[in-house]
Formats: sequence, structure tokens, C-alpha cells
Amino acid sequence: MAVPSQIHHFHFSNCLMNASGVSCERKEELAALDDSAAGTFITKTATLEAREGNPQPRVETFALGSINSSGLPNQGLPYYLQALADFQAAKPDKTYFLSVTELEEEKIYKILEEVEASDFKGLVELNLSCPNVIGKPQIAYDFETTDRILKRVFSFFTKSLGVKLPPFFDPSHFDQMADILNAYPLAYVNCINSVGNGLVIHDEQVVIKPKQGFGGIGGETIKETALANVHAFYQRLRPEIAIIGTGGVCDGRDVFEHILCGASMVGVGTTLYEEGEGCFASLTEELEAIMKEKGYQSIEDFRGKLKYMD
Ligand SMILES: CC(C)(C)CCc1c(C(=O)O)[nH]c(=O)[nH]c1=O
Repeated sequence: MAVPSQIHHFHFSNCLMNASGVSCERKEELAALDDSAAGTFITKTATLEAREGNPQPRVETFALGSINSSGLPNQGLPYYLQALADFQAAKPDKTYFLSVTELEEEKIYKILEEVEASDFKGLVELNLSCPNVIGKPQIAYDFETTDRILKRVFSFFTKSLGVKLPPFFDPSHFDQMADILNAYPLAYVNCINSVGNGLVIHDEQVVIKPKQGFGGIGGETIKETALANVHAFYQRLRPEIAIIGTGGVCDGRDVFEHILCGASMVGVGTTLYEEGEGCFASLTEELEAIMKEKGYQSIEDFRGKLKYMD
């Protein structure tokens, strides 16, 4: 029971995977994902050194989703490179994802130089939702910084690289970002990261401790924004740049819709957080039932074929 997919020469036995950040910080969590119905996994975004992250409570769920200000808690790059080497040795034919970022521009180059020098064979995801300079927006909302970073990264980086993008909400931003991304040999873009700086209130109080309760929103409530970002980039990017659709996946229909919008792989975050890795099997069953009912044999029968009203 699976719906296979691929990104370039990387084949995946199933089109579902976790969203970076959820159930993927420690090796034991990655092992559970590795043994699940998911076609692959992506690590929690790694930084050069391990990080504690923000004070708890820092992740909470609410009726229609989740909010988090985790603060990049991770075990540090060496931990993930070693873990990935072990997973790869056990399953030589499987492809995995490593997510990385850093909190200053120069360190972004340093961490990618370390990944480049490693034996990692999978795909690398550069998380562009990181704040760069204090007082400036996150990298992906600063177009010239994004362009400068990608230009310098691709002057030395030869492994397969994708970028994780926050949501955009304006056609001119889709246009500007797509123009930048199309200039680089990216393997894929992953749309979207959580919807930044939401606020969840219970009674009269915020529900997470960091940032006076402000945090990234995920789950059911962000699906329409996620689908729009997947499709907007599908419409604009060169076909060589694949799209991973992440955000708002609660059932098989949501997976189907991400693929209809152009996604080749679909990331699951909040639902994985709430249901555990068994969600991949149920999402796959639901997707297969929809495909059967519609007579679709494979993803390519409907990927990107969203119909407009003429
Ligand atoms: C928000 C950052 C801490 C700068 C990056 C890590 C991250 C986090 C996080 O670790 O707080 N949460 C998200 O929903 N998306 C992210 O990309």
C-alpha cells in the first residue's frame, strides 16, 4: 500500500513524508519515521552546534491546528550526519532529507560547506525561514538576501539542494521569489513552512511561553494558504524544480489536493504531531481510494492538473 513518487533521479516508495521539525529531532524519532509507511523522512533543521531551543511550553495544538516557537532545538549537524549514514547503510536504496540552516549568513555557508564535505547522499533542504539580521525580516522575505545566499551557495555546493519557504500572500512576491529561484539549479522548493507569528489564546492567556505567545501556525487552518503557495510556484518555476507540498494535510483528500496543485512529495506536520507515524498509512489508504475512484493509476496522471473555471 503506497503511492510512489520521485524528485529528479531520487525515487520514493511513497509520496508522503514528515514536515521538518515534527517527530524528527532524535534518532529514535527518525527510526520510527523510517519504519512507517512514509516514503522518506527529513530531519529537524540542524545548526552547526546543538541547540536547546526555547522554554516550554513551546508547541501546542488548538481546534484547527498547532502553534510553535520551538527555537530550533536540534542535536547539531554531526549528530544528523552520523544518523543519516547509519540509516543509509541499513537501507542503501532509500533516499533521505537533511534540513539545515544557521542564524547568521556566514554560518549558513559554513554549515553547507560541512554538508558538501560529508558523505551524505540524499537531498539537503536549506530552511530560509530563519531570521538573519535583527530588525530585518526572515531570509525568504528579503529577496536580495535570498538571491545573494543562493548565488554563493551554488558557487560551491554540488549535492541536491532544495529550499523551505514560508508562505507568500501577494502575486508580486510569488513573481519575485520565482524569478530568483529559477536562476539556480535547485532540486525542489518545499512550500510552506508554518504561517509566521500567529497568536493562540486560551481563556485570557497565550498558550506558549516564548515570544509572548507568538508562534508559527500549522495544521488544518493553513491548508488553503499552503495549496496556493504550492500552485503559485508550480505555475512559475522551471519544471526541473520539483515542489514538496507541506501544510494542512489532515486526510487523503488534502494529499490529493497538494498533488493536484503540483506537489511531487507531500509533507505532514501537525497531523503527525497529533496522530503519530501511523498517520502515513491512513493517509496513503485514503489517497489510494480517491485515486481508484477517479481512475488515476499514478501521481503523474493528476499532478499539477488543477482545473480552472474557463
Ligand atoms: C523559526 C526558526 C526558529 C527561525 C526556524 C525553525 C522553525 C521552527 C522552530 O524551530 O521554532 N518552527 C517552525 O514552525 N518552522 C521553522 O522553520
